[in-house]
Amino acid sequence: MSYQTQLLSASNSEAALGEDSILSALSTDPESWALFLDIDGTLLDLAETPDAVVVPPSLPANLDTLSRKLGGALALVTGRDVGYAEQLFSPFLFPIAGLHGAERRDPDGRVHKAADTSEFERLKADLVADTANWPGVLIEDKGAAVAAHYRLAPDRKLQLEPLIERALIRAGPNWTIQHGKMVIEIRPARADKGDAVAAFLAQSPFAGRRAIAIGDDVTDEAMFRTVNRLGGYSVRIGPPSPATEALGSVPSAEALRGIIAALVP
Ligand SMILES: O=P(O)(O)OC[C@H]1O[C@H](O[C@H]2O[C@H](CO)[C@@H](O)[C@H](O)[C@H]2O)[C@H](O)[C@@H](O)[C@@H]1O
Ligand SMILES: [Mg+2]
Repeated sequence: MSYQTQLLSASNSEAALGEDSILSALSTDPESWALFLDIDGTLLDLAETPDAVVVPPSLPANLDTLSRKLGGALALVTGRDVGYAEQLFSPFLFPIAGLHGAERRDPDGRVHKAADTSEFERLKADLVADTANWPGVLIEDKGAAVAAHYRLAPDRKLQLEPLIERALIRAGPNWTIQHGKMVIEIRPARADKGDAVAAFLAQSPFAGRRAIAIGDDVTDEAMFRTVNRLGGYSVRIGPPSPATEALGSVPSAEALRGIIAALVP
C-alpha cells in the first residue's frame, strides 16, 4: 500500500477526509486547512543523539513555500525548546510550540515562555552529575524542561526511571513526566501539544480552518485528540497501529518530506 493510499484508509471516522487525499486537500483548498507538524521522527529522521539530526537542505524552503500556500497556517509543535527548533529551519520562522506545548511563539511574534526556577536549575545540574558515570546517557537541558536520553545505552532505562521520578517530586506540581522514544523527560505541566494546537486554532490565520496534525510519538497523541475532536485529521508517522488515536498514517519521515515536496512544485 502506498503512503497516499494509507492516508486515505482512515475512513472509519467522520473526521477522516473520505474520498480526498491530504495532498489534494492541501493543494486544491489550501485556505481551508491548518497544518501542525512535529519535528523529530516526523519532519526529520531520528538520529543517535539530539544534536546529530540532519535537516535535508530543501526542507526549510519547502516548509516556507507550503506555509505561504496555507496563508501562514502552518506551525511546528515540538518537544524541543523553541530556540533550538527555530535554528534547525533557519532562516525561515514559523509559529511554533516547544517543550511539548508549554512554550509558544504566536503568528504575531508574541512569545509565551515557560518559567524556569533556580531549584529546577539545580535539579538539572544534579541529573548531569548523577549520570556522569553512565556512558551513553545524555542529559539535554531545555530551560524549563530536561530530557534524559538512553538511545546509546538502552539498559540504563531502568536506572533512569526512578532517578527521574525522584527529580519530578523535587521539581513540584508544575512539572510532569513525558515519555518518548528512548527518552524520559520532565516538562512543564501547564500545557501539552493538544493545548498548543487549540491555542493556535484560536488565532489568525489558523482560526476557522480544519486542522491536520502529524506526529510520531506518545506526546503527539494529545494533539491527535484535539484535532480529532475539532473535526480535523491526525496522521502518525509509522505503520498503522491500534496504539494510536491518529486516523491515518505515513510510513516514514522521508515519505512525509516527499508529500511536502509534492505540494510545493
Ligand atoms: O516532539 P518532537 O519534535 O518529536 O521532539 C521530541 C524529542 O525529540 C528529540 O529527541 C528524540 O530525537 C533525537 C534525535 O533524533 C533522538 O536522539 C532521541 O532518542 C529522541 O528521543 C529531542 O532531543 C527532545 O528534546 C524532544 O523532546
Ligand atoms: Mg516526534
